[in-house]
Amino acid sequence: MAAVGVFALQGDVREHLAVLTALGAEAFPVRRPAELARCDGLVLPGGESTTMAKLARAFELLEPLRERIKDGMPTFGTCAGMILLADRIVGGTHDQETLGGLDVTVRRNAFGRQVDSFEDDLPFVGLPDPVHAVFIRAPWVERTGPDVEVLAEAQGHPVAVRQGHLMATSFHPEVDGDGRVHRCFLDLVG
Ligand SMILES: NC(=O)CC[C@H](N)C(=O)O
Repeated sequence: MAAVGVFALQGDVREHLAVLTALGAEAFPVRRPAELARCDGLVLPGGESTTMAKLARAFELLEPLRERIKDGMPTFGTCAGMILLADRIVGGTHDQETLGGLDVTVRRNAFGRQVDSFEDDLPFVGLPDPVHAVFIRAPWVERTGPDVEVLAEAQGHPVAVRQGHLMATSFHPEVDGDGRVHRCFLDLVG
């Protein structure tokens, strides 16, 4: 059984734990380096990305997370988690720290105020039927490096991507009860 941690210093941790557990993973919250060390894979949930980065630093998780991601630990970032995985951020504060690893530029709060939150059914590479995607003050991917595969788009912008062992979505696949996107991630964990 794959041991899959959910970064749990901030964000919608419980929803991810529930989906992962329903899919048969051993899912647990990660707040300390010892818990991170047990992970075969990790989910970075939605929340507030600047707060998450600051807490990760305060709890001495920032460098260990960077190391594990660089060493190839399968990692799935949703919404704020996508921002944390991005190598470059626009639309944030200029000194915002990320974990990095994913060769993309991500724009924070990209869909603008009027449509801070919306839902859409999106075709998703590798899945036969569209995914119901819930966007909450969501980022989009503005630029992708050569090794990044776009898995889904909304309003003409990439909102789900994969690069080797890393996967990220702008939307929240943990809130609509459909486990297929998490299943794609668990396939990366193996
Ligand atoms: N639902 C979310 O995770 C929102 C992300 C948030 N807007 C940020 O920039 O961190």
